[in-house]
Amino acid sequence: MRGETSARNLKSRHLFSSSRGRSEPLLFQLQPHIVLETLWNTAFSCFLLGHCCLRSDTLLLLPSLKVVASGGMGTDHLDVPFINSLGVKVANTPGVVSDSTADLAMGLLLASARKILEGEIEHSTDPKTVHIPQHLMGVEVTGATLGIIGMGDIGYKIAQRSKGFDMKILSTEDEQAVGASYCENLDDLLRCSDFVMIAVSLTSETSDLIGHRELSLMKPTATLINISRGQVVNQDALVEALQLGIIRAAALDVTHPEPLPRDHPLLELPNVLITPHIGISTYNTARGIVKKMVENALAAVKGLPVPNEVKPH
Ligand SMILES: O=C(O)C(=O)CO
Repeated sequence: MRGETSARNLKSRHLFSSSRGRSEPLLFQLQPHIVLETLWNTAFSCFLLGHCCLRSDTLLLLPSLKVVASGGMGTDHLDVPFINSLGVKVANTPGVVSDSTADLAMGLLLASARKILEGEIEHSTDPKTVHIPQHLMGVEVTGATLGIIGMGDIGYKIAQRSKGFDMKILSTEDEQAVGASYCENLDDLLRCSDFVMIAVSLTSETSDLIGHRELSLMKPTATLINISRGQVVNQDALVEALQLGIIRAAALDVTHPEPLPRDHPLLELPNVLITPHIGISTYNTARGIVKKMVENALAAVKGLPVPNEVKPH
C-alpha cells in the first residue's frame, strides 16, 4: 500500500520544508550516532532523525517504517500529514528543550540590549581608553517591558527568567500564572513592548506574522528577538525596519534559510545579532532529546502509544 502511494508521490516530493535549508544525507547528521545507528541496525522498523532533512524517497527504502522520531520541539520541517498517510507516526521531544532555548533567548536579549558582542570585538581588535563609550551605550533591561508572542512551555520559561530582571511581561494569552499582564491583541503588545520575543511554533497562521505593519507599530527603541523560526518574521520587512531605524535592533537565533546566504542584507547591518540556531545546543538538552527520541521510537516499534506523537495541525 505504501509502495503505491509512494511511487506516485515521492519522486518530486520532499518530506521536509527546509527550515534549516540543509540537504546532506540524513544519516550523517545524526547525533549521537552510536545509539541511533544501533537502533537502525537492530530494529530497522523505526527511523530517527535530528533536526534535519528527510527526503520522501528515503521512505521507499523503509517499507516497515513505524515512526519518524524528530529531535526538538518544532516539526515544521516535516510533512506530518503525508508521513501519517503512509501509516508512519511522527514524534517530537517537547519539554526537554525549553530551558536551554529560554536561556538562549535571555542571552540574545541581554547581548543585544547591552552591545556585548560589539564590546568584545572592539576590546579584542581596537581597544579604547574611554570609559562609558557612547557608541557602546545600550538600553536598560531591568524594569523594561517584554512582550512574549507564544506562551507555550518556552515562552513561559522566558517569562519566569524575565521576572528576575523585574521586567513587565505582556502576553496575548491569559497567563496569570507567570505574572504576565494580558494584552487584548498583538498590536497592543507590539506598541507597548521594549523587547518583543517570538516564541511561537511555525504554522500557516504564524508564518509572516511579523511584517511591515507589525514592525511599524513597535517603538523605535524596541528590540525584536526571535528564537522560534525564521519564517515567522518577514525578513525583507525586518531589513527595512532595521535600516530605517523603525526599531532599534534585532537578535535572531533563527533565519530563513539557515544559514543566510553570505550576501544577505541582514548580515550587513550593525544592529542585528544572529546566532546559528543554537537554542537547544547544550549537552544536557542533547541527552534529554536523544532519550525522548529513543523512548518514542521504541514505543512505536513495540506497538505501544508513542509518548510524544505529533498530530497534524
Ligand atoms: O526545539 C526546536 O525545534 C528548536 O528549534 C529549538 O531551537
